[in-house]
Amino acid sequence: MTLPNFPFKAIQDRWDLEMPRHRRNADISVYREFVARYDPLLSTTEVGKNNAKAVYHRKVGNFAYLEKRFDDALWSYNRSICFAENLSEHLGIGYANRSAIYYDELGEYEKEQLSGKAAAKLPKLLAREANCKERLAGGHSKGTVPLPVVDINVDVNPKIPFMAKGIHMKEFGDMGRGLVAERDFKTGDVILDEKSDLCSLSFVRSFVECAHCGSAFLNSLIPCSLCFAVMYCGEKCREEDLRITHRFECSVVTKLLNVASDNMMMMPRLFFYGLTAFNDNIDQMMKYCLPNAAVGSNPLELDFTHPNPLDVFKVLHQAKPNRNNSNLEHNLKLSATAFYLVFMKNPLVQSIFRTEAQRNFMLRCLLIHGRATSSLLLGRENGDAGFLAALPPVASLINHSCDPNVISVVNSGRIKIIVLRPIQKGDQILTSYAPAWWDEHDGSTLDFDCKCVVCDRGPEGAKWRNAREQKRILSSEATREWIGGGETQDLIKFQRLVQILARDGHHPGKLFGETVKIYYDKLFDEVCAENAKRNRAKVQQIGGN
Ligand SMILES: C[S@@+](CC[C@H](N)C(=O)[O-])C[C@H]1O[C@@H](n2cnc3c(N)ncnc32)[C@H](O)[C@@H]1O
Repeated sequence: MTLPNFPFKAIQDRWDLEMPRHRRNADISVYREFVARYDPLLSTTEVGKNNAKAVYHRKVGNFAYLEKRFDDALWSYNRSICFAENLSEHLGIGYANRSAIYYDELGEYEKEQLSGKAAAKLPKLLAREANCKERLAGGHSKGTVPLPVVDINVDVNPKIPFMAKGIHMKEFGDMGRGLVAERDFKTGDVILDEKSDLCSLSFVRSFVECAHCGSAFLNSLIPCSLCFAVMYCGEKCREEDLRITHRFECSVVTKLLNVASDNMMMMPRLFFYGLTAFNDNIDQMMKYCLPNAAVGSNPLELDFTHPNPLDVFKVLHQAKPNRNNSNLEHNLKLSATAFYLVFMKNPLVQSIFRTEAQRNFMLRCLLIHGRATSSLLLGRENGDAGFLAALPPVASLINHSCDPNVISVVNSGRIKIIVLRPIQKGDQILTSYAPAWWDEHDGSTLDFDCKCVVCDRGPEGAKWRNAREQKRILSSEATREWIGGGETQDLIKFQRLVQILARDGHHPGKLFGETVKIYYDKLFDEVCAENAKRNRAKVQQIGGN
């Protein structure tokens, strides 16, 4: 289902064929000259709304529907809705087919209402909408009230209302900036619940989540009215995204899909987020950005009770990634150049970046933002399911450890941080970006050299491994019996178990690892369920009145 990134891949291959290895150290202007020679590869003709394509995707959806593959059917109906020309009957039919799945098959009455409202009020849909209201009134909703069990449950910082009081930022040598606890926290404490201003989706996920806020809407989305590639959870997100970043993307979206490899789209998204925050005043943006790039910043100094996009942009722009990965740097230079050349085909971008100095600035700033976003973004690749990346200024300060003391759940554009094992005053708050030690992980999936205690080859690491060997090992049967076979639905029970195990010295032993694995999965499901209810409530607000 992914759109292949052939042109970008072809440019990467040509670089490898034509350029000697040491040219990877060249300035980005050399990259610009090189990639510009292959400009025809970047100049794919834009694909617009097209009813024939809408019909094709609807048929694919109908086929999946008959086979009861409802998620696949919804995905294809959404592609059909995106391709359908404005005000055409195909738009209405796409919504009608989608709403049938919600009403007849999934019992998602709030979501049917939004589809019904967005459709061209076909008589069939009017009747279905009335039935939905009746079903909702009769108590058939799947739920719109988030579960309180994973809500923030400690005192909050008055200036950062989504973060616990008693957390500060500190420099941690090789790891760079990180968060440190200034008080004790216990297992199950929810210490951060941050919504990201900036999200970026892979093409596959564009028909599942809102391109602006990242909400997972189980496909209850409305399309961009101009292009075929993005959808939104409602009019507000559609307008905001167009105002902030999508106005730069919309007319070159086909070309962008051809060059946006992995989660690189966050690079231009941050750049244009900044340009909008500077009211498109390129001279002011240049004056600020050039001397302040990667000088270091502390997002905890911002007042998030009145968040200001310009301040948010500045702390992200100033972030100082501390990585030394030459392969990544090479790909960032190629990506920044390809993005630059594609965006320069957009008349709006041309009208803002008129002089050579301004265009040069854009190219270099894209690279700066590529370095920052590739280090800071949360929510990594998820195989065939694509990915949603978020850039929350506070949560992205949390460093990695293969022996984490918190769990991060990134879902629906929100990041929750929940304490996994007791944290004491002075401890660094550490999450795991990759599978942790209990998954027999060797750190190889990380794109930096991990400096955590598990990966440490010196005395600290040896002490940690020794402690692990010393723990009492229980047979799997005994473990399963102890934790109730892993079938219990009680999240609180797992929190208590994990806390007791850590307190009684079972961490980092096998029993602790096995319990934590189940706790982690359970917690993840609970947070997703909570977000689904929140999203359903939002749909009800938009579509049900
Ligand atoms: C999400 S950011 C965390 C904040 C970052 N330390 C900063 O100063 O902006 C992730 C980056 O932090 C660094 N980092 C995080 N955990 C690390 C670890 N265990 N060992 C080495 N570097 C780490 C890496 O450079 C990584 O790309």
